[in-house]
Amino acid sequence: MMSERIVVKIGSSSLTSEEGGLNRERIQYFAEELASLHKNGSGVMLVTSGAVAAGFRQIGYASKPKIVHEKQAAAAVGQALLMQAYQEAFSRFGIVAAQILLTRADFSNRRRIQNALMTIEELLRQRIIPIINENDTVATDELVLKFGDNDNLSALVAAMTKAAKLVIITDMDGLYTEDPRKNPQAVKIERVDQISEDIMKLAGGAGSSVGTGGMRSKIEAARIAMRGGVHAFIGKVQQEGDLALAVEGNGRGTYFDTKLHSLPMKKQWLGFHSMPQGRITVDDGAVSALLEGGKSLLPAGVTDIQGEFHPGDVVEVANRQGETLGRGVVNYAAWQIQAVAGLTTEEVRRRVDVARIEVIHRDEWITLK
Ligand SMILES: Nc1ncnc2c1ncn2[C@@H]1O[C@H](COP(=O)(O)OP(=O)(O)O)[C@@H](O)[C@H]1O
Ligand SMILES: N[C@@H](CCC(=O)OP(=O)(O)O)C(=O)O
Repeated sequence: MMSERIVVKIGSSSLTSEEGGLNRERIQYFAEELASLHKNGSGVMLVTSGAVAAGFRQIGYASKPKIVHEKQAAAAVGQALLMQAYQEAFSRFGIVAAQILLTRADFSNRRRIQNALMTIEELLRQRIIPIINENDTVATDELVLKFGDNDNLSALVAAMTKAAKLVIITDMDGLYTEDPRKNPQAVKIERVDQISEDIMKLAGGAGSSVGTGGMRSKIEAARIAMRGGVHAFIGKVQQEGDLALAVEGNGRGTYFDTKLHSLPMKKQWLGFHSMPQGRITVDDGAVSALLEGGKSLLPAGVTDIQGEFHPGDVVEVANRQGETLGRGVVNYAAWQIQAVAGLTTEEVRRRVDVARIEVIHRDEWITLK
């Protein structure tokens, strides 16, 4: 009997000290917390950081390295130590754990990610806990290709596996109005049901020298999770029973609730993994057609375009204020839209020869706002 799926992400700050090296007591504690979720029937997946932090001291670096190949060397040493520690800890509860290393590039390749998903599905069927981290040794440090932090990775795993919940464990008991390390007067936010730009602005970078993403990447992760129909929690899990409390809704942290349902893989690819080749700005009528009416985007609603794109490419769509509304597969080349923007459908037909009259068909669209 398997009930809901839960993805738990543990940050470096919860597993290691500032001086580096793994905190085995913490790993034993987390394994125990995860084991009890697992015993209660949940399909548990763990996304864990800590490879770099675990490995740098073994190599002899004085502090967490900043140079790419040093970080990668530390991760190569640390990942093995991390897995060894988890496997040992889980074996005390009779649980088998598996290692899965992923990169952003894997997510943008449909076959590779489908394979990863099928592997995870089989592991869950066998009641094995998949332990997932970024494959740091091969991930390039270019912004678009590397996750860098594991927050986004954990949200993508949760959306992909259609998990019910994503629990992001960190050293802070939730999202505050400011980084509490910088302003002790900051106030905790208990619940968020929409991630507005104002919420994004609250979040700062990493607080400790071992952490990477800080609160910002955690909120981005919560946003992806929510869009994928996954409820998210960001907070502290420290004492016996805390993880169960976090999952039940009584944890020490901030809850991000969603009304949305899980997304089919095709829409996830469009929304989370595709590389937009351009940007289309639309008028208010088109905004409500796309966001409220569930309609396609017609040339009449287009006011501006940016980028060189071709039919079949993915583009972002924005309102006049510059806010991104979503993404879609475009049926026109950039120059064709340029020629017909703002025109009625009849006029468009007279001027250009396109396979479909919609700039973006509603089946090829995902709202990201
Ligand atoms: N608005 C905020 N609310 C809470 N924490 C914040 C905020 N802005 C920045 N932070 C910082 O984010 C840190 C957690 O991120 P990070 O160090 O990357 O941890 P992890 O290793 O767990 O991913 C906290 O220690 C805190 O200092
Ligand atoms: N993949 C890297 C994760 C880097 C990192 O520090 O992430 P996080 O602690 O989640 O902000 C590692 O295992 O060291």
